[in-house]
Amino acid sequence: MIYTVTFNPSVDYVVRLEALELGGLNRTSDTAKYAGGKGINVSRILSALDVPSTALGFAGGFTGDFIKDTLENQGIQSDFISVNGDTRINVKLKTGEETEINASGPSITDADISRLKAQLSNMTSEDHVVFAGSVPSGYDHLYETLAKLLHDRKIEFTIDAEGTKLTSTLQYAPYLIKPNQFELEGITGRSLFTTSEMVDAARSLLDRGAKNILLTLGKDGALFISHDHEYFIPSPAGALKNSVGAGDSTVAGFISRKDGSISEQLKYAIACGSATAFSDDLATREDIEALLDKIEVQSIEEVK
Ligand SMILES: Nc1ncnc2c1ncn2[C@@H]1O[C@H](COP(=O)(O)OP(=O)(O)OP(=O)(O)O)[C@@H](O)[C@H]1O
Ligand SMILES: O=P(O)(O)OC[C@@]1(O)O[C@H](CO)[C@@H](O)[C@@H]1O
Repeated sequence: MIYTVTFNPSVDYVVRLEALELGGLNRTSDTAKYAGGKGINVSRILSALDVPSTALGFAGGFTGDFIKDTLENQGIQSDFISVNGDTRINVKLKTGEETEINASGPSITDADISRLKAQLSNMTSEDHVVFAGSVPSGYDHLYETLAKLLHDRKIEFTIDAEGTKLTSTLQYAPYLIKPNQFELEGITGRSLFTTSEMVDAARSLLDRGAKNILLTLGKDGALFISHDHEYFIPSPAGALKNSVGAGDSTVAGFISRKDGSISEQLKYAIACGSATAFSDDLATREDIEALLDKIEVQSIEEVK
């Protein structure tokens, strides 16, 4: 079973309006609410591809209930730990450009974490865990602690997180990490201008323990680096409608074909990411399948 862990889920409140007038009364042209948070988005794309997963994490209050009910209605299994505060509401303003306001989310306690650890301890080496997103304040070390727990039990994990939350887990050999260029520059402490510089920076994370690195580059596609393969996968052309969840969709696509060839994994990764970028919400199966044939996995030598 694939488990996704979202420490800090969100109700994503998408607000569309012609233009935002700061300091004035603005009226929307359209609004929508989605069960969000990075791990939950991964579960939603997996479900679109008929790959079962169970969504784990912390949820509380009326917003937490919304997330649980929405996932249940979409046929996605979940087993959230109930916390005291309300799960956050993240505002996604669409005014021609995208502006995001992400809340910090409710506090969690050591008891909540013990319950999550108990869930992870029941998993086996047949399982795969996807950790994604921000961590409630005061628990920055959580990814490292849980990565160690999984590594000790020989359970593979993927992690999509920023800065030291990500780098502290490299020693436990994550199956997949998916930084974007900005995040990779933050980790390596230098600006990356050329493909060679990006490849070298990604290789340094392989040396630190990561098994597979998918460096996503938005409309430009992605670079894939592992000990055995190095590829560039351009994004298909299309009109950007929504970048919220594009990265999560990329992770889901890669994991969804975990038993397939690397080329198939990469095609699904980019098809899922780009299909979400071209949709109002996360991509559907039809959106994803329509892009698969347009994606070409290229040798990095061709683009250096
Ligand atoms: N404008 C675009 N056109 C085509 N594909 C896109 C576009 N933007 C994103 N994508 C697809 O989504 C993937 C992930 O995008 P990106 O590199 O922006 O990830 P990210 O920074 O993690 O995104 P986010 O945090 O917004 O989810 C890209 O590799 C690409 O396949
Ligand atoms: O605040 P975090 O946890 O970093 O990101 C949360 C979030 O922006 O990520 C998802 C898109 O990737 C959204 O569904 C959600 O609102």
